[in-house]
Amino acid sequence: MIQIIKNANVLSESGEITVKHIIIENDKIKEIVDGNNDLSQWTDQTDMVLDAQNKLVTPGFIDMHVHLREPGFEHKETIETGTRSAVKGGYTTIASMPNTRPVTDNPGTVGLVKEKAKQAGYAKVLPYGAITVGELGQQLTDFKALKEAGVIGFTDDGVGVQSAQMMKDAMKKAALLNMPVIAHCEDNSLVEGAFFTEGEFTRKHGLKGIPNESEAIHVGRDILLAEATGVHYHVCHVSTEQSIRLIRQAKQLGIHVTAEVCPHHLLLSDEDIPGLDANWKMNPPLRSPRDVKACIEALEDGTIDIIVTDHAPHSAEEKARGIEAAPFGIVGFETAFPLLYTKFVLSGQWSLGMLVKRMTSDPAAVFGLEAGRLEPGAPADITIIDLNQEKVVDPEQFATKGRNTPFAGWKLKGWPVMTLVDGQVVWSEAAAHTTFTK
Ligand SMILES: NC(=O)N[C@@H](CC(=O)O)C(=O)O
Ligand SMILES: [Zn+2]
Ligand SMILES: [Zn+2]
Repeated sequence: MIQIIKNANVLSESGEITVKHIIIENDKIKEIVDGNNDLSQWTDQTDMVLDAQNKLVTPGFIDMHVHLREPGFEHKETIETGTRSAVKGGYTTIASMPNTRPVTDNPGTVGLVKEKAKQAGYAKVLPYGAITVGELGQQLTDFKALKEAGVIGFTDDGVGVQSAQMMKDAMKKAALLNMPVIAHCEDNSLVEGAFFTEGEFTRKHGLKGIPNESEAIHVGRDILLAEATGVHYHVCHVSTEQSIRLIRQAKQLGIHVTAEVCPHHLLLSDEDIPGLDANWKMNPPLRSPRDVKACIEALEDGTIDIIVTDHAPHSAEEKARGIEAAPFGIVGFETAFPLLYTKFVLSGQWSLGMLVKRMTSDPAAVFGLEAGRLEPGAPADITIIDLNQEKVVDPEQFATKGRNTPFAGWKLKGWPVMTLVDGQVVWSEAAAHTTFTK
């Protein structure tokens, strides 16, 4: 089956926009030809021609840090609703965290996640396996069995591995299997009883604060352990200037460390928190404007490699339990690109090319994935974006079950309008914006 996306605005390697026709055969990109080329050689064998005139066409976005909640927390999200939310946000490959119930610490649960994702038929799901059984920090999981079941790395996301010895053993084992260790960096002894960053906001409300060192201490410890073991060490949701300083130095020393940052840590600080509203409660917390600046600079200079959402849906009822009892986390798929495009690209601070790279080819390179590029032979995982479309963030319109976002009411440009996975249209906005012709 041949499909064509014609008149696509495609970013070149150097970040310029050029007009191309993308020829898709079955699930792969067959050819990308210049926009002034005649398509008649293709049109008689074509099943679908999609006119993407004036739309940006990118490789499908890749999100290496997401929570799909199934099995165990289906009231927050299911694999079906989570992956549908992902493709609506332009994501075609997502890596799911193991803090499900049961925890994804065994081959059976890995198999279930993969099977459900396949049945849903939206985004491709790459599961992570837990480092410790039940994410309890007591006993390592069977890394070899988890690898054979299809996990792409090991992490106890949701909680930091408190014991340095446990982390070192995990890294040794992962290195032998040539697998990465992905770390939620948090020293519990520095955090207990706090849920916002230590600073103006916590002082004003008379609350205990989460200090920056609670994150950076783990980053520093783990960099030393990564150096000692030779493992690929990836730092989750970096949020502090101290962590960034350590990562920058480690990279200069040639230690195999990579890092990710979330849109909210690039766009919001503790000064923006309107009050004791649980839609502003996430882990790591929103930090100071100084930390936000450090995160932005680190993403720009490559100290932080990639953008992830840490999509963390919770039910409205859970988030309404009061600031102390409400769980940490906010949803992310459906707002990530428009937020970053509007705030960083339209403002002139970033090139469009850099933003797209940090959401596509860079995550693919960090994790060695066959994805993230528009080129012949690549899977036809494609996102079509209307950069001019302007909409207000309305959580009631989300495909995710989660409504927990601090970005409700933000007016943004740059909304994905169609997403293809393996050559199939898995999500499309109202036909008004895109035309199918035969
Ligand atoms: N980020 C969050 O605030 N919450 C995540 C856990 C995590 O990513 O550490 C969750 O699972 O809800
Ligand atoms: Zn985490
Ligand atoms: Zn997470």
